[in-house]
This record gives sequence, structure tokens and C-alpha cells, in this order.
Amino acid sequence: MKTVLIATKNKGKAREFESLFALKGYKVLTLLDVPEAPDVEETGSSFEENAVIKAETISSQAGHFVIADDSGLIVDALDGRPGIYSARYAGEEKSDKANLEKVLAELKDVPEAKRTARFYCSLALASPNQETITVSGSVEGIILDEPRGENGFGYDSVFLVKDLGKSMAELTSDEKNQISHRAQALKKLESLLDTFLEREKL
Ligand SMILES: O=c1[nH]c(=O)c2ncn([C@@H]3O[C@H](COP(=O)(O)OP(=O)(O)OP(=O)(O)O)[C@@H](O)[C@H]3O)c2[nH]1
Ligand SMILES: [Mg+2]
Repeated sequence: MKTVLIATKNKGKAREFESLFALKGYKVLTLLDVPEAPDVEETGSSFEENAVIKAETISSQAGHFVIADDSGLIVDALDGRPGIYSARYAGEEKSDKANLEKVLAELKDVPEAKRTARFYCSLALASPNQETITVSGSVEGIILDEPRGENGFGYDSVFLVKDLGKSMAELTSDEKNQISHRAQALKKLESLLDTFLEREKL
């Protein structure tokens, strides 16, 4: 079976990539399968820069092609925060619960009309042999005033998907994988991936 290595240690992302790539006939490995993998420092100032840093660092160590995901929540009333700091918004321990509680507290007095937000995902495809490719996807929503739903991870339970009237955590994983920022970015990567992998053989 064809295998793809995703340079992530995030369990929620790993699950989603496993389902998304299963449809294409790929087995997914992540850095959760490589306990000795280093933590790559995200020193970039954009999602794209961080995705490229993670993909290039891991692909040069692994010696083959790798995909990395840098993603997060952009809240308009918070001037775009938590943005690239979404994973660590409430501190280095990376607690999903503490992160979303911090966002809810900051939006306490903000009315619904001003609670617009989007999830954004940048994917980078890197190899020691080729120029790195990046693609992105996003999905629009509104930040709820309390969590709804049990599925997903991160901020999903407070993110009302504009077009569906449900929080991201009220969607099944299949439903999330049809509309999410990650799914949309991956759709764009799909055709590029085939060409990229053909060139790897040259
Ligand atoms: O509710 C959510 N649904 C999503 O679909 C989603 N995608 C991203 N996020 C948030 O953004 C951070 C990424 O930060 P990030 O790209 O640096 O990843 P990470 O540090 O968690 O893992 P790694 O991939 O870097 O190893 C995550 O931790 C989450 O807080 C999401 N929240
Ligand atoms: Mg990270």
C-alpha cells in the first residue's frame, strides 16, 4: 500500500488525515508513530511558513516526501487571534479546553453578529528532491458562547459552521471531512500530489 508521512504530533489531525487519505488508498503514518521524532519549532510568522518549516525539516531527516499541516482559528473580533498560536493560546501545555475557554472569555461581551471567525489550514508538501508546494483551505463560522457537540478536537465545539447551523463538533467525522479547512486544502493538493510523486521517481 502507498504510504504518506504527515509531520504532525496532533492526534486530532492524525485521525482526520487517516480518513481523508484512506479514500485515496494511502496508509498514513504520523510523528506519533515515530517516538524519537524531534519537536520542530514553529518560528514562522504565517501558517504557510510554519507548514513549510515542519515539512522541510522532517523530510530532510526522513529522506523522502512529507506533508505538514499548520492550522488554526482566526477570530475577527480578536484581530485574528489565536491564529498561528492556536495550539498554545492558553499556554505551553497545549490544552484544547483551556484554549477554547480563553477565547470564550475574551469574547464574553461580543454580540453574535461580531463573532465571525474562520478555520484556516496550510499544507506543505516537501521532499529532499523538489521545490516545496503549499496549498490552503478555510471554512467560515461564528464563535458560539458555549461548547456544543462531542466530536472533533481543538475549538470545534465552539465553532458554528455558517452554512450548516451546527458546530464542527456536532458533525460526524465524515461530515467534517467534507467541509473542513483541512479537507479543502487536501483537495487542492490531490492533483499536485500525483505529479509530485511521479517526479520523485525520475
Ligand atoms: O477545533 C479545531 N478544529 C480543527 O480542525 C483544527 N485545526 C487546527 N486547530 C487548532 O489549531 C491548532 C493547530 O496548531 P498547529 O498547526 O501548530 O498544530 P499542533 O501544534 O497541534 O500539531 P503539529 O501538527 O504542529 O504537530 C490546533 O492545536 C487546534 O488548536 C483546530 N481546532
Ligand atoms: Mg504545532
